[in-house]
Amino acid sequence: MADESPLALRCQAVRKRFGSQHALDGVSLDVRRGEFVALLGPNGAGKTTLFQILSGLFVADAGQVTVMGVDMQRHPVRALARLGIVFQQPAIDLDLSVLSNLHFHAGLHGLPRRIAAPRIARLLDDFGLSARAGAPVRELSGGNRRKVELARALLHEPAVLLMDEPTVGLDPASRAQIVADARRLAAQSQAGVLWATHLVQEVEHADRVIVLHRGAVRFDGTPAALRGAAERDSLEQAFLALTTFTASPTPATERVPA
Ligand SMILES: Nc1ncnc2c1ncn2[C@@H]1O[C@H](COP(=O)(O)OP(=O)(O)OP(=O)(O)O)[C@@H](O)[C@H]1O
Repeated sequence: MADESPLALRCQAVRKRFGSQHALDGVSLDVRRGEFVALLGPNGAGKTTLFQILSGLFVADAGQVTVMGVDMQRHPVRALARLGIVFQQPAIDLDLSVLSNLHFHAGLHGLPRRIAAPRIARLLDDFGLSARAGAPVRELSGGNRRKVELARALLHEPAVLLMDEPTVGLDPASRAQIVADARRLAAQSQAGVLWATHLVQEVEHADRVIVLHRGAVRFDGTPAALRGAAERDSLEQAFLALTTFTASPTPATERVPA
């Protein structure tokens, strides 16, 4: 991944607390266009809170989020227009057909039908779902439902794709398929992807891994650099080494160039 690709998403010194609990304690990260970045953190690390701030659902107590240089807090409509989001909880109408769900979403983004229809046809083809276009989403497998959500998130050709643990509840083969599809389609459209997960096997082929633990970035670099930094042979061991200690509440972030 070229370091010169335009910056798609920038998150600087973002803080968020719930009462006395620091959910995010000064998180900074960048995602470039065409880059597939895994945000890896154990339960409670702050991934969902960060995604809620990145997608404009929560306002941070401090810090700044920009999408293609547009400030999320000052210009939310413009910033959100460049974002595609797949939430952790499925958010799709089960009784509508695949096609109707996608056309409904295109309408929300103000896409005229003459532009939306060929894009939808192409995305359904890309995901191998053309034959199911008329089927109610309820009849689809969990993996295919997630593909519809991913297609929906890509419809308005976002610069950034946020995916919050999108493989929760899927079997290993469907999980691997969704990771591969998201990677391929994001590369095709040059969207920067931020993929939150707590599953180490999903980050193996990421361009970069950001390890979040207790609301702070503990590591930002390639999967190989993560193994090296933690002096462990496997990513799983490296992740555990970075996230199971209980020392200082704000250890220094390890930044390793890609
Ligand atoms: N609305 C809330 N009120 C109070 N505390 C919250 C709230 N949302 C999150 N937290 C706390 O903030 C911390 C970060 O939670 P968050 O859900 O962002 O983590 P996560 O990495 O997404 O975890 P998981 O993988 O379990 O979804 C946790 O300690 C959580 O209990």
